[in-house]
Amino acid sequence: MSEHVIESRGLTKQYGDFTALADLDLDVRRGEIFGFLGPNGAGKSTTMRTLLDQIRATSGSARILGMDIREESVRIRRHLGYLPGDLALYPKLTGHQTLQYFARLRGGVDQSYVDQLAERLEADLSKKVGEYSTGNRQKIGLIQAFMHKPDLLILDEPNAGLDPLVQQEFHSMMQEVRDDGRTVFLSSHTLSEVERVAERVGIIRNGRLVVVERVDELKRKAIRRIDFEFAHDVPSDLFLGVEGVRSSEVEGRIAHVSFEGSVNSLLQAAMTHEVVNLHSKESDLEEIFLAYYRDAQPQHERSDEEPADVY
Ligand SMILES: Nc1ncnc2c1ncn2[C@@H]1O[C@H](COP(=O)(O)OP(=O)(O)OP(=O)(O)O)[C@@H](O)[C@H]1O
Repeated sequence: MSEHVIESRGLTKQYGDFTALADLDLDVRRGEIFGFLGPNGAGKSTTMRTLLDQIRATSGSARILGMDIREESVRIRRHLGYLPGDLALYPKLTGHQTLQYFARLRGGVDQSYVDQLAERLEADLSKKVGEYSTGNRQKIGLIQAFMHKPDLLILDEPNAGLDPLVQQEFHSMMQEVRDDGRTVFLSSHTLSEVERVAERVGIIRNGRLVVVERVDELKRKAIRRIDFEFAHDVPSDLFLGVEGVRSSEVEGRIAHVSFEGSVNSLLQAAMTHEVVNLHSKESDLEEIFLAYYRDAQPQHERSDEEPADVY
């Protein structure tokens, strides 16, 4: 069986002259949690719906669990849990009835697992769905996606409307899926929602995948900041040309330095003077992520030393 659960090549969706998804080459591996990130309108839902053959790709191809998305979409669906971004439910059914309906569609599911999911997400199943809050609707959507223990979960903005405690529980649910050797492909427009659970993320912008990277690698490459306090005034060009330093501001005894990569060269430069104190600021992943939104070029125009992870 292929190591890849989702494999797309040149997948493209056009609406008239508008390209919502351009030439997507994406591989999602079996047993990983993959975060698909991008700002509103970037093409995340279009990608998911195209993969599910709810909308037809204009060109390109894709396989899910080794099956062609067009030829074998019905068979694929049996192995799939999907939370759409705009989940449509019957307003007059209660949460219970709604889940029973989904269970029947799937030819029966383990009811004790459904009860357990509902309890963990603190879902109120007694009221009519039409009276639900956004969060409670989302919980029903999540339970129906997880209930049959599918091989692949495709979740479009699953965190929407969930409070932080419920989000935590939902993250554990995804981790359990992964530990089970199953796969999660989830979208989000904020990195903070997925960085704790996803091993890898892909960032999409204007319909183009601009980077696929391990989350820890993104963190390693992140620009960090160190503030130094020296015993005496130091030269303003102290950090100029030092490996990894992106920028530095020196004023008398105080220096603020932004750098990426290893801290070694930076410390060696600093230690040529007496350091009284230093303060290191954690990498702000959200900042890198926003920089990708703003500046990212399609990956083939970027240079990267680890092509294996990059498309
Ligand atoms: N039926 C359609 N006809 C024309 N354009 C469409 C259609 N559906 C989507 N689009 C456009 O395609 C682009 C991608 O939309 P998509 O819904 O995939 O974005 P998204 O990344 O999921 O964003 P969001 O987070 O806002 O849901 C948007 O510019 C959207 O306006």
